[in-house]
Amino acid sequence: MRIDGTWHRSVRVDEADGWSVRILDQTRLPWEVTWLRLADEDQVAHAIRSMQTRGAPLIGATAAYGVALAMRRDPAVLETVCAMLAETRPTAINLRWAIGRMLAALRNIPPGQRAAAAYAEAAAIADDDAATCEAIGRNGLPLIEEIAARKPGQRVNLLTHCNAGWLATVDWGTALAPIYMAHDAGIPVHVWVDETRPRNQGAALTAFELGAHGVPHTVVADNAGGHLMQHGEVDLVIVGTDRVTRTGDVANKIGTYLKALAARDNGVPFWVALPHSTLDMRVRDGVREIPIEERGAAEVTDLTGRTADGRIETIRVVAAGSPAANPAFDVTPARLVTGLITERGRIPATEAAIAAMYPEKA
Ligand SMILES: CSC[C@H]1O[C@H](OP(=O)(O)O)[C@H](O)[C@@H]1O
Repeated sequence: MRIDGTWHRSVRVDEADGWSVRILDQTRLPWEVTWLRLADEDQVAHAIRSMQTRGAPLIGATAAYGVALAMRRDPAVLETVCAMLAETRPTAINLRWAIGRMLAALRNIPPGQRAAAAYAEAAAIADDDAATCEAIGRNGLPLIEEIAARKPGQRVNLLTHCNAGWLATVDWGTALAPIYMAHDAGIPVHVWVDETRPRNQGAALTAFELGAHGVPHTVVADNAGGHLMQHGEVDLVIVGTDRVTRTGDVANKIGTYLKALAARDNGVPFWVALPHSTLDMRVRDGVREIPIEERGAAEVTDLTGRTADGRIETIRVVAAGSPAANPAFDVTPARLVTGLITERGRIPATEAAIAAMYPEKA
């Protein structure tokens, strides 16, 4: 996506040396655009754990390049490095999907050929994600066009939660891809951006992305979405996801389930955008089976921001001595999901529709 008019991917091989990996440090956004240079698999693992790089498809692609960095150093460590990277975050299935693809591509070839093959497979994963997300944009666009046709001359109001844009993928994004395409096609869109406590991916990342692309948006507190829906201010909710089960249950950033409940109560369509790499056909009951990442209490008790004189500071916003819990995801049952926007088309969130759309996975 564009930053200051220049098109960027969110992970790439450093063109200067041809082997290290460049990522945006998303913990410094929106205040600083800082590109990090990762030189080994441990730096990749840290970047994923610390959320310097985050977003289900993007952590998969970045982990794939982590395997390539390891193969360049020592092709004998394939199984070990894949196991280590797979454990960096538990909920997004894309991480295991990408590592599984790397293992399949590398385990049966001679160690001396693994580095080149690893970089090729990681690049193929990144290219696949970019193309997949662009297709998701094309398949989600008609949802926005249909609303625009019903309200000529008025803006289409969407709501999204967390960041499922370009910064969560290699390019385009999932939930934001149809919005970018609608904006670029001249459809008047406006996005209510959930701040998305505690990591503020909405306020910091989605707002940054939409602003950089010139898409009108308004940041709101997480708890404002239901009120906006009650007052007819939301025509459509589109969110991303970290894992969708074979029955259509959706794991996504904490708070998504509450938005789905408010959408259902107010008759607002609630769509989930996902690439094929986010499907987990091994799981039927998302609430019971999907592992929910528990992150540190400090993400809830502390807040990082920029002071009036430009310093980036972290302060405590919770009473001293009070403990905090930090489940990072929740699961929205398929019954609350209007439909799934995939690279192959739009489908209802049902087992039959998913199996028909992805027969090779069924
Ligand atoms: C394109 S799906 C992105 C998905 O990943 C995010 O999680 P995190 O920021 O913790 O990596 C969030 O759940 C988004 O919806």
